[in-house]
Amino acid sequence: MPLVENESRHCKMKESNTAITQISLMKQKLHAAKLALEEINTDRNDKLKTLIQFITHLSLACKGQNLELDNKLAKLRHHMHDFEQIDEALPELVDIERLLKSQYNHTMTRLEDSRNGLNRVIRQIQRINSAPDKLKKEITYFKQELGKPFHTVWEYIPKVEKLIFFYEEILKHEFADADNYEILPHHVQLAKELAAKIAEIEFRKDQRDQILVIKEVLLGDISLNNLLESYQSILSLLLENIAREKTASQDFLFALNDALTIVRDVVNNTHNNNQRCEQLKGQLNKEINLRVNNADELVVDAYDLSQLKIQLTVQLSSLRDSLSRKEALEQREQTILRKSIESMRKELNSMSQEANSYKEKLFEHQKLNLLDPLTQLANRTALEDRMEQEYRNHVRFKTPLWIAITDIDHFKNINDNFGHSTGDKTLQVIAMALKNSLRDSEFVARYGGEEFVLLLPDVTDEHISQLLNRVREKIKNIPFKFKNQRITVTLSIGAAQVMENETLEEAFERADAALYQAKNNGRDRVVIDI
Ligand SMILES: Nc1nc2c(ncn2[C@@H]2O[C@H](COP(=O)(O)OP(=O)(O)OP(=O)(O)O)[C@@H](O)[C@H]2O)c(=O)[nH]1
Repeated sequence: MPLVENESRHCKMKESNTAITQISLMKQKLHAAKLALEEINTDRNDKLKTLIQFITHLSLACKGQNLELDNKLAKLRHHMHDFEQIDEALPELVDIERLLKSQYNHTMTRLEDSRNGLNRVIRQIQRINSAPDKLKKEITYFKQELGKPFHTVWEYIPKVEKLIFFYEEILKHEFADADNYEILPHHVQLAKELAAKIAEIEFRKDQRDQILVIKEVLLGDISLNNLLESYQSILSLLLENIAREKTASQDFLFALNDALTIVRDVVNNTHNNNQRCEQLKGQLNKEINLRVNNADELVVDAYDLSQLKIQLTVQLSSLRDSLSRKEALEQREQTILRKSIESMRKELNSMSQEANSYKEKLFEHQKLNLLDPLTQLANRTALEDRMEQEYRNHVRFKTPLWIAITDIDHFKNINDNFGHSTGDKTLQVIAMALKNSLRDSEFVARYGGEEFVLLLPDVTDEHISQLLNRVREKIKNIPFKFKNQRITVTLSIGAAQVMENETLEEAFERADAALYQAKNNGRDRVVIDI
């Protein structure tokens, strides 16, 4: 074989070997690339799966908030299953992003609204005064926290839970204290008024201790239950008294009725007896007349004296008989009459005793109705009667008439510092002193609380100031001692004289205005409206 040919063959072989090596290298590279591609695909599929899972969870978490967002997320989930369609999902992703943004804004607005709502509720809860103090503090703290805005729904939910807790606590407290309602200032006022009212009512001796207890309860730390119970007890006592009064008057009327029935029966019997007696007496009278006539005739027609004697004896004996029967009848009649009168007298006596005791009772009642039970001075009703009477005298006899109204100064301080019962005793002492400082023709009444009214007839203009200042000084000089403390109690007095053609009410108003002036000018003084 020629050398050139051989060389060429050798060359070709070398080329072919190189080519084979290159092909094999390429094959290896291709295989490696294929493996790498497969790895990338697996990795991508894994990530896509995770992404789809994420989107699935995200769409579930957002579900129900916004329908459009729900649909879009569902569509996206569907598209994501197919890698080839992922590009198609891009516009949807943009859309979803827009929706998510607007949903965020919407959520924030809603959260703000809800926060305002919670604030409104908490303000209402704060108005519940009966909540325990500890809870009230917690509520105040919670309200401060509500001042900060929410960033997520998760901040909102615990707040709602807390609010529900507050409600639960308040309800628990309310129900636990169902029997112990809160006492308000007007309840305390009502209790005081009730205590003052029962002081004006006269109760029976056996009821007084109970009334004292009720009064103390009413003037102490009252609860609503105590107040209601006191009302109920007072009402029962009053009803009991009314029922008693009713029974007493009924008993009296029944007794009166019985007595009248007996008297009527006696009168009827006496009348019937009288009629019968009258008849009998009439018969006897006739008989007697007949006997006398017979005797007359016998005397006229008599021839034989001895015969006449016999016959006259007979006539006289029957005449005597008739007369004694008549006498017996009259005696019987008189006995019956005496008996009737006696039994009638007894009945009338017992009836008059009954009436007297009833009259006394009535009088007592009348007296009680006109007396102030605490001070034993005349009360307002008695004052009105007396005012009318004095006014009539004043108009008729043209005598001067003064009305003075006096009020104890700062009396509330005595009650507040030394207790209500000390206040009561002070009123009693002052009432007595007022009464003792007046003449019999003058009159003082307790007008109400710590106010007294004086009616002063026949006092001249020159003397009125002297008289009233004497009364004022007298009270001022009473050596009151409370809790070992010397206390001076003073009076303010306003007075007015009833003028010509003036009504009592007008004069009263002027006296009241004068009292007001005395108070305003510093108290412990007399002001006379001239
Ligand atoms: N203890 C007692 N206090 C009474 C009675 N009636 C009224 N009071 C009290 O009298 C007080 C009257 O008080 P105020 O009207 O404020 O007058 P004040 O304290 O006297 O003061 P001035 O009249 O302005 O000087 C009140 O505290 C009443 O509760 C009563 O029968 N007994």
